[in-house]
Formats: sequence, structure tokens, C-alpha cells
Amino acid sequence: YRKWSSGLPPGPPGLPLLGNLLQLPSQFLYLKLHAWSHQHGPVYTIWMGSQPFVVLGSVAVAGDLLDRMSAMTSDRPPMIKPRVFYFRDMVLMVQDRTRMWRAQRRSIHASLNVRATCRYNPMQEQEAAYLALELLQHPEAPFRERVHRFGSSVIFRSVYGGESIQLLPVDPTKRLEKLTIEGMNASMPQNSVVDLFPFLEPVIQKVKWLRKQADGWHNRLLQEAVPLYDTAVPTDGFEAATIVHDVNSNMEKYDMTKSQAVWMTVALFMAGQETSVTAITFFALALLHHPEVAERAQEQIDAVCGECPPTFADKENLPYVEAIVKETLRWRPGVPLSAPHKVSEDFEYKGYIFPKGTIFLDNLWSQTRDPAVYSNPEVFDPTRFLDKHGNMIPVAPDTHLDQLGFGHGRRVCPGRDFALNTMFIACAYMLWAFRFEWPVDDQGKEIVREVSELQDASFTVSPKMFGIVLHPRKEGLEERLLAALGSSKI
Ligand code: HEM
Repeated sequence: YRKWSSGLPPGPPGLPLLGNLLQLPSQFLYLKLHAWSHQHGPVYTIWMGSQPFVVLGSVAVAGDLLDRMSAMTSDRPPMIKPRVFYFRDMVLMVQDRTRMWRAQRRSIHASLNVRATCRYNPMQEQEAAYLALELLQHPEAPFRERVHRFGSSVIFRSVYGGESIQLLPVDPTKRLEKLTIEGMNASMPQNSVVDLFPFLEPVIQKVKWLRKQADGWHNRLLQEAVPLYDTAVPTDGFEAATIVHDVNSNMEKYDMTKSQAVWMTVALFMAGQETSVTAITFFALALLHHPEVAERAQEQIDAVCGECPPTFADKENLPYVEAIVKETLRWRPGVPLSAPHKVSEDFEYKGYIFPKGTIFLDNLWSQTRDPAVYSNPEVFDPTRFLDKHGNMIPVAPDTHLDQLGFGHGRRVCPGRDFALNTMFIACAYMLWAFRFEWPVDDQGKEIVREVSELQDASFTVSPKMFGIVLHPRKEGLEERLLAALGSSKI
């Protein structure tokens, strides 16, 4: 304890032995940490038992510690239950910066870097057209469900290929999704006895019965992931190879076994599905609250695209739509507490000493409302990313102020360019096709979902279910969408 406490930044007082454990809520932890940032400053320490967690609550501090010093701050906490028992050290999100982790990051980068990810644009356009068509044809179905199908299909097809899941009789992502949720729940510290009492690890290793649930999960995941990996096929005419195909043809280069490749690809699905869906749901909530933003975007889209649905070729002429996407991710980051980073060697910063093993909590919620960077941070204002001519303002080198929602340093989300494209095309399509309105009750009163009404699903935080009425903006919208699908290049 003395080793830890000597040079760490101070924070809220806690109890002997337990530290701040009893003060931490089981949900919306980032809000509590944000409130403490107002009292204790942009970098402070909380204790869970004998483990210190340093909370990073400003853009400057997180940039210094996680970006510029990322060589020392990019490991992950032990997370014994998920890492050892559920994932058996195969899932890159919870691995330290091992040789295997590096190989996987290189491989993902090759498939999803800003240029390579454009291979998926035709598929993403096609999926956006299916989304708009479904929203038009089935106005009674919950909006989130449709967006969910879209988000699942886009990520699933980039990894494993095949037809749009909109066209399949059985949704192949459902079982994977269920397993992802189970795996995420197991990763929560409050659900893990062995992470509180690490000395139990060897006991659990020896007693099969104690590992029953974790072993079951591991085996069921492999039963899903291996056949998907083995049967991955590029969609007919879909020029982009699947990520499975990329990895398969480069296994030697990355010195990867098949088992590692199977886990890496399924991990991309697990990390990319709910995050993208959440972001698009926040987009719709934001525009319901800000019809003036939707109108301005629609003016731009109409001027650029006219009666044809938007495509990626229009993107550079639609800066306002791009700014809406960035503002959505800033205003309501879907992963508000990012993923924790662990310090891999002792170092000093601004007079504080951070010993090896310190864990950083990257509070993206605080950072995306850092008044030093974003004026009126609670206001949804896409123009903060635009100059006075309406063009995107280039982001200062060495910062990523327009993409903070994707985390930091060497652990920064490797799917971010893919995710931004998915969001762009879904948002552009919906804005082009529909006028958004709240549903009304029997008395004609709007049924509004407040922007503060959120649900915490452990890693992601999304709006509570809300109703939305979509009015077609184009004559013959259905025919136009069908025509776009008919001429789709895939
Ligand atoms: C809007 C959508 C998304 C958001 C907001 C998001 C956000 C994040 C965040 C905050 C992290 C943690 C970064 C850190 O530790 O500093 C992360 C990690 C990760 N994301 Fe994303 N993500 C999104 C979409 C995606 C997609 C589409 C993919 C895959 C194609 C993906 C794959 C991953 C992976 C594999 C990691 C773990 C990286 C590592 O531990 O080295 N994400 N993401």
C-alpha cells in the first residue's frame, strides 16, 4: 500500500482496506467519476481494495499519459475471470501488449486502415439502403431493432462475408451476440470473485466444477466461431475480401495459428457490433431533439445528391453530415469509460509517480465535455467541427479531438475508420430518406425520450428505447431504394 500511495495523485478519501469500493455505483460509474473530477481535478486516484485506479478526466492529461506515453501505459489489467477462464488469453481486447497482441493489431490494421476499409463501402451502401427500406416498409418495428440488424450485418459481412442478414431466414449473428453479452458480463469486476481474491485462481484451475460456466462459454463460442471462420466467403461480386480471407492469406506473415485467427476475427465482431449500433441510436436521438440540425443536413444532402440516395462518393461534399457523426460520438460517447489501461513500468509525470501495475480509467465522458477544448459541451452542435465556410476543420496533429470516443494510444480502437464509414452512410441515408418526428400519444402530445435517459450495458451506454416516426421525404421512396439496391455493385 505504501509503495502505491506515496506518489500517486490524491483523490476522494475512502475506508481502510476497502478504499473507495463502497462509494462506487454498479452502473454509470463514469458519471460518478466525472463528478469527482470537479472536486479532485483532471487526474486523481481512487482505490478498490489495495489496487489504485487513476482517473483521467481531461483531454490534456489523457493525451499526455495515454497517447504520448503509450509505450508505458498500454497494457490491460489482470481481469482474471474473463482473461484466464473465459477467453483463455485468446482475446486481444484483454491481452497485454504481447507479441501475439502486436501481430493481431498489425493484421487488423492491414484490413481496416483508413484506405483498406474503403473496400467495404459498396457493402455499407447496400446495407444502408436495406436499412432505409426496412424502416419504410415496417414502421411498426422498433427503430433500435432495425438499426441493430443493420449494424450486425455490416460488421458480420466484413468479417465473414455472405449475404445481408436482412435477406437470410435465420440471423447468424444472434447466437454470437448472446455469447458476447455473456462474455462482457463475466468481464465486469463486480461479477468476479477471483478478481477480488486472486489467490483463488490456482484453486479454480484445479477444480473443473468451478470452471464449468467459463468452460461452457468458451466451447460454445468456438462451436460458433470455427464454422463461421471455415465457411467465410466474399459475397458474390463483392470485391472486398473478408477479414477472415485477409488473415488466412497472411498467417505466416503474422506468425498466427488458426486458433488465434479464429479468436481475432470473432473478437472484431464482438467489439464492433453493439458499439456501432449504439452510436447510430444516439444520432437519431440527437436529431429528434434538434430538428434544425436535421434540416440543415437535409438541405446539404438534397443539394449534393438530389433524388438519388447518398454514396461514399458524396462524402467530401457532405461535411455537415460528417460533423454530425463526429458530434454524436463526442456528445454521447457510446463507451464512456473506454477500456482500462495498465502501466507496464514505473514512471513520473508532473511530480507524480505511477508505479508499474497502476490502472488508468480513461473517462471519455469527462474528456468529451472538457471545457478547455469544447465550448458549451452539453450542447449538440456539429458546427464545432466546421469552419465558417462549413468545411471540416483539420484536427491539430498529435491530437484526435474529433475521435476521442475511440480511446487512446496503442490501444485506440482499430475499427474506428470502418465504424465512422458505417455511421456516415447510415446517417446520410436516413437523413436523405426521412423526416424524423417523435410519436404522439392519444392527446396528440409528443412522447419524448430525454437525452439523459440512458441504459448501462457494462461496456456500452445507450439511450433507453424511444419511439420515432419517420416520414418519407422523397416521392416514390420505395422505388428509389429498390433501384439503388438493384444497381448495387455487390
Ligand atoms: C462507433 C463505434 C465504436 C466505438 C465508439 C468504439 C470504441 C472503442 C473504444 C473506446 C475502445 C477502447 C480503446 C482503448 O483501450 O483505449 C475500443 C477498442 C476496440 N475496438 Fe472499437 N469502437 C467502435 C467500433 C469498432 C469496430 C467497428 C470494430 C471492429 C471492426 C472495433 C474493434 C475494436 C477492438 C478489436 C478493440 C480492442 C483494441 C485493443 O485492445 O487493442 N471497434 N473501441
